[in-house]
Amino acid sequence: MALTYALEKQVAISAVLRACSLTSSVFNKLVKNETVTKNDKSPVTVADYSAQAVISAILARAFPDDPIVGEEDTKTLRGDASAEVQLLKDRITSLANDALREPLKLGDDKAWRIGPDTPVLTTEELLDAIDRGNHPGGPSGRLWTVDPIDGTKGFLRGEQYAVCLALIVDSEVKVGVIGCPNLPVDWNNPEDKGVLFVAVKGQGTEQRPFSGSGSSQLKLSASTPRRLLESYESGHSSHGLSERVSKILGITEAPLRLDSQVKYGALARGDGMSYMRMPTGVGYKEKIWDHASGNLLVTEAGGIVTDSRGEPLNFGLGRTLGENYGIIGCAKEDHSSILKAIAQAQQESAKA
Ligand SMILES: Nc1ncnc2c1ncn2[C@@H]1O[C@H](COP(=O)(O)OS(=O)(=O)O)[C@@H](OP(=O)(O)O)[C@H]1O
Ligand SMILES: [Mg+2]
Ligand SMILES: [Mg+2]
Ligand SMILES: [Mg+2]
Repeated sequence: MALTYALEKQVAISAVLRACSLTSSVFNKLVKNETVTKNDKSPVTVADYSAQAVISAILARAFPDDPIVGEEDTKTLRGDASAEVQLLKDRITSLANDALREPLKLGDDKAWRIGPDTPVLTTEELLDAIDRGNHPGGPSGRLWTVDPIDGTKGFLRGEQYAVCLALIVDSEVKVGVIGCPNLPVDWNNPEDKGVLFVAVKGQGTEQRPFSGSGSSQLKLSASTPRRLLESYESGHSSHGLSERVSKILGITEAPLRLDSQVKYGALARGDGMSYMRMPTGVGYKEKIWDHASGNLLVTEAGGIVTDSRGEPLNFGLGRTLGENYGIIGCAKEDHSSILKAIAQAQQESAKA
């Protein structure tokens, strides 16, 4: 009998919603010295750290034996005794405890003892929770992958970002949840923001507005707006190559540029025809937490996600997707024409 992953789905939804509530509340109060630059020069904020602590603490209560592959770790925080970093740690402690103890409107998390009666966690316990995300990943068994804020640059700009959590079992994504606090439910009504996307293997993909209790099943179709969905940051995906691809495919509409895995949700609900991510240089390996949830959202909505050569994404190689080169998501009917257009665009740009 196929597993339904009902408890995993419920826990993941509750963890993502608590983390979203935290990140939204932080945004308005974020001050400059609450952002740290990591060794790879990318930013991380108190919100990223606290959200990963919250998700990890919830997973530890519900599934204590499951490993976690998370984006953040506490090297920078533990290795610096300055007063500034102490303030950061204090803020992470109060934010995470507030989020864990907050009465939650959606989801029922009494079963894993999270809510107003949760004992207050110490700074050390929360830093340890963040570091439970240090697992190396791999091909067999259960593991969760978490990106507490995907699109940190979008978060800092007040634009799109996503809280992403996925369960992977034997290299296959089984549950994917993405919370998008700044995404309008409908682009025509930009004030109604906040969307949760949920997918379970074999059970489809749903969209739930933060503002209501309704949910809608998503079905990807080839007749969506003929525009590409791509990274906002030109350093993360080649805007030049996707422009060539658009020309080859006869797409006249400008691409919709959105930070984070919001793009996968947008594709699943028909805001564009293809998620397109083409490398901007050599050497960068895509991370599993940047694609696991989104991959399932799109495939369970009836679409397909592969690399730019048509190979499936491999979530069993560790913390990265290994040799996968570029990422394409779209309706199945569009897949081969998009891959051909990419190959042609690559040839053209090699000659140029
Ligand atoms: N060089 C390079 N190439 C490709 N991808 C990279 C690169 N550098 C970073 N990243 C990852 O991009 C994640 C942000 O997602 P997107 O690129 O889809 O969104 S956007 O760039 O913010 O528009 C971002 O996720 P977060 O760090 O969680 O924000 C990174 O993991
Ligand atoms: Mg990051
Ligand atoms: Mg990310
Ligand atoms: Mg992140």
